[in-house]
Amino acid sequence: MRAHEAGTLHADIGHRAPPWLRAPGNANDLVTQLWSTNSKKNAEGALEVGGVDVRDLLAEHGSPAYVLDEADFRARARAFKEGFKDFDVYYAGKAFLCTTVVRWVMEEGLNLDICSGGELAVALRAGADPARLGFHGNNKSVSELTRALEAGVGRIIVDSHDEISRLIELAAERDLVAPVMVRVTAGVEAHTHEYIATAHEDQKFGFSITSGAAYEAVARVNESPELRLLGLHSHIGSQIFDSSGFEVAARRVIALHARVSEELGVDMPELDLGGGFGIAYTTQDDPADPAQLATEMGKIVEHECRAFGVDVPKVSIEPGRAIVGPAMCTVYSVGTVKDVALDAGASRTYVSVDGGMSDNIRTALYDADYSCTLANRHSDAEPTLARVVGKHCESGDIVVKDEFLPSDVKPGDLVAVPGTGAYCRSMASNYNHVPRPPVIAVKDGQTRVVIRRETEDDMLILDMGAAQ
Ligand SMILES: Cc1ncc(COP(=O)(O)O)c(C=O)c1O
Ligand SMILES: N[C@@H](CCCC[NH3+])C(=O)O
Repeated sequence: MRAHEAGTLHADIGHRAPPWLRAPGNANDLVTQLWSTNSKKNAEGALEVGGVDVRDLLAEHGSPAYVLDEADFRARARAFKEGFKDFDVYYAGKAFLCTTVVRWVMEEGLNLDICSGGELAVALRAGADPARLGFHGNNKSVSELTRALEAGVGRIIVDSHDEISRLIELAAERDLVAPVMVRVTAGVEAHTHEYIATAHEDQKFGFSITSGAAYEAVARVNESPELRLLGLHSHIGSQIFDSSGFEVAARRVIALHARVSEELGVDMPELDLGGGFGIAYTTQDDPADPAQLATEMGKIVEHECRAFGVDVPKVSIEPGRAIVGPAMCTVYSVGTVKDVALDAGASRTYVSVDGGMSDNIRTALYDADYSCTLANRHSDAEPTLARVVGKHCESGDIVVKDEFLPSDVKPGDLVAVPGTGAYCRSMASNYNHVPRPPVIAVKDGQTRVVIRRETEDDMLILDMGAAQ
């Protein structure tokens, strides 16, 4: 039974929805701030991205698919580059990386943050200038560090004494000097999910400023002739809106920068304040404009440097999500629709799509909120509170926890989820041997496959018993 008749919607299920979720006046409309700039509903009510009707896109490339709005990606990259004009901007490749994106990033004048040998391989294959790469990670292997050194990576951000020892040895063997930044922990409780906050003390990244470990690590790097000390690096976490976390971290990091100048007599030329700028997944999220962020962060750095009487270093930042997150959406096909009875006579409509936690783990992992829209047609049906779920063998396999969809949503319909550019394809898995969807770039009415769909053969090729 479809429970939600016109007029009874709120009485029946309003209490089931999160308090911020409102039944839309028209469930067909896009909530534009959640979608890439070149997304709209066309006259038939179908979603168009970059001038491409997603019905045509799926007919050609199959379902589900990630749809990447190239012009939107480039515009966001450019907004950071132009907003932070006195800074260096490193796009954080962990959010989403492929050779095409590396080329866009380089063409737009950004640098690239990588954090594994695999990401290094993608960057080099795309022809990135190694000097424009920053290499992160709390457990870089000997082979990863060797490749980075030999390729001439511009900065290696060290995260432990073991890594410093490893790097000294590798650089000495090759008669090279490794360019190093020291990852420090500013002791800030960033207002975000615990698993994506990185500046509190009790977590794996960085050397603590408070305990003195950061100063000791900097001193060690400074006195090692095999290493060239570039500066300090602080990253407080991800999906952060409250700029006070950045402010407090910047103050603490600059205080350490000044102490190093005073006590060790070294003016470190660089300072990296990391990424973490939040995006809108729902109407509750209110992201700041890059230019405004740049002004605020620039002021803090200048003010603190002046207060300590040190020269302002070259500052860099590392946005990932804020560039690629809104530029992509995922389009799924609906397979089944089921009303599940809840207590007090309410019910919830479960809409199962042909993907799920294998292409977007964020809802299961961080309890993340997403939104969605019916993407293939206009509907005059009353909106109903729906939960969009995947096809995996987990009850936690939820893509969108709560959203109003037209109550006539049915098998064969398309549902599109905005804001899936960051940490969705890059964290995708083959759980249940479900092949990962392709990434299709769209621009000016044209599609271009930037990552093709995975096939069953791709998965079976790793299975050494499969060929028998
Ligand atoms: C060191 C570092 N830099 C940059 C980023 C990018 O963060 P975001 O995608 O939130 O901008 C991360 C991820 O949190 C990170 O760990
Ligand atoms: N993967 C996280 C962000 C952390 C990224 C890197 N330190 C997310 O999806 O929100």
